[in-house]
Amino acid sequence: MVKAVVLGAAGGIGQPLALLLKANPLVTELGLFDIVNTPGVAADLSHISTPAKVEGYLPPDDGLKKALKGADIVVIPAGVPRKPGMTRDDLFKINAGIVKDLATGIATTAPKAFILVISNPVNSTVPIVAEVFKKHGVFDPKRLFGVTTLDVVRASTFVAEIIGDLSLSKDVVVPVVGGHSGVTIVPLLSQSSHPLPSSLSQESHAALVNRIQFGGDEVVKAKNGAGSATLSMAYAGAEFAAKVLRALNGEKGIVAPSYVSVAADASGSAALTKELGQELAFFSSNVELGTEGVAKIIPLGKITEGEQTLIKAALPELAKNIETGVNFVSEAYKTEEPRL
Ligand SMILES: NC(=O)C1=CN([C@@H]2O[C@H](COP(=O)(O)OP(=O)(O)OC[C@H]3O[C@@H](n4cnc5c(N)ncnc54)[C@H](O)[C@@H]3O)[C@@H](O)[C@H]2O)C=CC1
Ligand SMILES: O=C([O-])CC(=O)C(=O)O
Repeated sequence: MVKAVVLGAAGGIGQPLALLLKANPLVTELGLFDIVNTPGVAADLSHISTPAKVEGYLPPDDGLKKALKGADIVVIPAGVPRKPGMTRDDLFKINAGIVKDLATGIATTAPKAFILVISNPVNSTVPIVAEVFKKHGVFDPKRLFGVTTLDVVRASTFVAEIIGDLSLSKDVVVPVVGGHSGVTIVPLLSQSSHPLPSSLSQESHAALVNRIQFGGDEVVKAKNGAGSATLSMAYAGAEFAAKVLRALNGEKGIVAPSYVSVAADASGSAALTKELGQELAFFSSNVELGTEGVAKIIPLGKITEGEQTLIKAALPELAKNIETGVNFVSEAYKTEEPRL
């Protein structure tokens, strides 16, 4: 029996993500929470002939707690998306508070659940969840994940496009490390399961890296004020959630990149720190998943000089983003006691 919960379930990502989770046979219960429209979304999904029992909740009458009760996995796509001209960091002002409140609900109601954070800026919202959990004395770094899968999905698609065979895109695996915004997104193209054509010029290689780093902007621009990636994000979020669910179900050797606390695996983090030349509290790297969450943080492995340069550019930005998240929670708790 597995209960999955989506917080922000009526949104552009939340609805298709809830649909894909409803279609996942490993999910037996699906809790949907949002500040609007969840009863309708839940009624609609509940007619689909798959095992999950679906319930929708709104804030009145402890809706958040009811949605979270008994949760094994909680996915968070709640919050505002970008409009053209905005960076992901511009979302912090609104989304930090939303994520903090939802994290408080999880810490008090389902502290053992795996938490998958989609809300931007991921580089900062994941540290926010960690800090809230620490304040409540329930933080387990193995169970907290920033969802960076869309960067991986984009890298697979764009590499397959360059190879000239989109049918390969499902099989192309490119580790994407660092974080989830602009220069912090570092694709390790040299480790692609399908090598790039040797005829690819340096300019085209650089353009590919840039497209993976700024793929989100492409969608924001095309949507022209109507938001950011929702459908590809729902696909990516469901892919990552499916891997977490398979690992929870006992399947071994499942690996996926994710933005995690380095405290999740001491030896993996020591290796990472050595590779990066700097200690960071959170970093996205390939992670092996197990029944308890992060089983192992896998070191970066052999990378090129160009990739080293990209990582160097990512580190200061990441460090700043992490600090912003941590500071937000400590400031908030100066004026409020954790609700235990
Ligand atoms: N990690 C990633 O790769 C990606 C992250 N995102 C981020 O995901 C977030 C959501 O994006 P969209 O679904 O497009 O936005 P949206 O505006 O369509 O949906 C957000 C939903 O969150 C709900 N919400 C707001 N406050 C809430 C609260 N306190 N509790 C529960 N629900 C609440 C809203 O009512 C709305 O239904 C944004 O922050 C966006 O930047 C988007 C794409 C990719
Ligand atoms: O670009 C955005 O704001 C949404 C996002 O994170 C992405 O599409 O990667």
